[in-house]
Amino acid sequence: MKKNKRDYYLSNIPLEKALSLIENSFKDFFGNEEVEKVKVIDSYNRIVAKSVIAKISSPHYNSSAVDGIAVKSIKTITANERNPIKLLKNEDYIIVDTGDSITEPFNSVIMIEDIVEVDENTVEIRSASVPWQNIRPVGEDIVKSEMIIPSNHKVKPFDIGAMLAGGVIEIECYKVPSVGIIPTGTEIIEPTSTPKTDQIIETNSRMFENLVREYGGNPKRYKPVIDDYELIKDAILKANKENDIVVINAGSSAGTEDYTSQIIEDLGELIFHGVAIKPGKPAMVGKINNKPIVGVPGFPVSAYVVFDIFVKNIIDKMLQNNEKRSTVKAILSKKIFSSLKHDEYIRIKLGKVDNKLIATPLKRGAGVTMSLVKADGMFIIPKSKEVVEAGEKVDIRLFRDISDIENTIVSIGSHDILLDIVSDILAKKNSLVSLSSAHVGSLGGIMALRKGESHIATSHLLDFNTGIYNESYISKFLKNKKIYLIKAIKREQGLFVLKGNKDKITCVKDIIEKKLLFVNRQNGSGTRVLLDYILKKEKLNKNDIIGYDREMNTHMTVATAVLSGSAKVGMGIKSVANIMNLDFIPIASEDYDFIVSDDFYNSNNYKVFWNVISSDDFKEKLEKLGGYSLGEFRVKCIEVGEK
Ligand SMILES: Nc1nc2c(c(=O)[nH]1)N[C@H]1C(S)=C(S)[C@@H](COP(=O)(O)OP(=O)(O)OC[C@H]3O[C@@H](n4cnc5c(N)ncnc54)[C@H](O)[C@@H]3O)O[C@H]1N2
Ligand code: MOO
Repeated sequence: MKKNKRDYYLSNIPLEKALSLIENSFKDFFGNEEVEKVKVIDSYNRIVAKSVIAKISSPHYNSSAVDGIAVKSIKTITANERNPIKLLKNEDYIIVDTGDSITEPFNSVIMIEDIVEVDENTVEIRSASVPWQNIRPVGEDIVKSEMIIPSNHKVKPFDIGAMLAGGVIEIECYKVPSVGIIPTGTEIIEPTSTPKTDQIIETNSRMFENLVREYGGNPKRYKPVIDDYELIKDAILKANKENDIVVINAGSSAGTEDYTSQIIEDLGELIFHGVAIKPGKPAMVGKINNKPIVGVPGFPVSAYVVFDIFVKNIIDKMLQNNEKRSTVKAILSKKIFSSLKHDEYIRIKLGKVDNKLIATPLKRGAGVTMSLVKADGMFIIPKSKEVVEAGEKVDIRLFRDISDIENTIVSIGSHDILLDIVSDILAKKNSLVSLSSAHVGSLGGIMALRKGESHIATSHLLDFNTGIYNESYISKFLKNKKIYLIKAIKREQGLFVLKGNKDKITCVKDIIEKKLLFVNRQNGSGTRVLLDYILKKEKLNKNDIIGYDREMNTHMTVATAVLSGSAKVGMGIKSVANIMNLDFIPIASEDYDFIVSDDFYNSNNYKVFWNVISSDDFKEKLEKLGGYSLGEFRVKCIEVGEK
């Protein structure tokens, strides 16, 4: 077995250079696309290699466009209201239905509604019928020898109808490129609900299969191969023989078991390894038996980015597909730093607030698949830019329809699973309106509302002095704004511990006294404010809590830290403890409020939102979760002047 010499020397070539290397290295390959005959009825989404010419006209005979009578126009010329004309059946007219042929001596058709039946064989008309009235002439739709669709066109459903009407049964299309997909990695297992430590569920190849279909190719997935030089080499050779393109997943970087680049060099030519993009830096492309092989990094987001650039590029070239993806301009909601070393692909959520399209960046990790699931689109910070300022316009490539985005209610603030319930009820009602929620803590939510980036801020910020929730924060941070505060939901806050509460915790003081490892929430979150309030009230010192400085961003991540044993205790809401099967020690009941901008309050989408939160369905679902009490809804208008 061949031992891998570690590949520390990845290049960092610009993306344009990588694409031009592909273009130049595969000149013969791209120049010789195979063409095959395809039945028109099976041609949906295929790319036609040669323009399609009509063999017959449509309609191919002169036909009536209406139900009525075919007449000789000349006989009707003098008819008007004061001078009705009688016509005799079979002599002056015949009865026709829509689509019937019209032949000499008849040359005009009158609609059935416009004639008066005198008797079985006579009708009366009160207006003239001009020649060719209500007749579809031969070729009205398609003229024989006319081009129905041009070369390199992707066949749409109505194209199929037109080609068939034009007498075309078979067309020439580019052969569908077949793409062999090989997942690799000793840690990789087929999907299961119970992976062991050090086992990774194989997900990338399933994403690739469907991306290939989307690009117009034909995927062929191979079983995962463990990290073994000979086994991977054999798998590559087999896939190379059976397909036009091979994609090999993982093993692209500098690990002891990253063999891909070495194998490509040994079997053919490595065109490049290492591109200045993030995520996706260790991307590689090679040539084996004059066919392309693409090495795609293992992390799912890197995998998507690399696949969507290089595999799509190769398939597009093979299919002569020049379709451009639509982009839209949006305003970036927060400053982002990037590096001059690479182009960075930023996943974003979009929302239309005050008639402006606002883009909020999602998590940037190469392993965060959810950043793709949640994304409405993506934009690129070019290599030449180190920072993109808040407020700058960026070009977003859309993942969703813009009309969906325009009907999205943007909620930014404190996290609660009740937001998922609102979202689900909206979706189940088949409403055009949807809810997108970003979890940045209560204060972050108020700040987003202040900057006009959201419609709703969800917040539970306690005022130490008054004991009143949210209002003093609104006065302080939402100056010169008119907002609406919607109060109704009370939540139980408390401590999360493993089932059984082995350490017998009853209050916050116990965390200090029993020296238990704690996990905190981030600054600006309502839960953090509540904890600090309790510490102050009970004259406890935050520095005595081990883990006070370790911060998580949501109740869920706090619960996960306790469940996984990385902390003994954390603070959060009861509903999350219930869902995560943790014990819960109640500490306080708090107000979880919606703060709503004036514009949104007066919109139709607000009415839809209100109908959901005040519905029995919502109430029942909250009761089922536990830890909530829903009182009377109170809406308070607050207008904060300059202080
Ligand atoms: N010393 C260095 N380490 C790393 C570098 C580097 O330049 N020097 N690059 C990092 C970057 S950037 C990336 S991206 C990754 C690329 O990793 P590999 O392509 O070598 O892939 P693995 O290490 O085998 O796996 C990474 C990660 O992805 C998971 N994975 C793999 N296959 C699948 C699959 N089919 N479905 C789902 N998930 C998969 C795998 O289990 C790992 O967690 O390397 C960095 N390291
Ligand atoms: O290139 Mo890696 O994909 O940045 O994480």
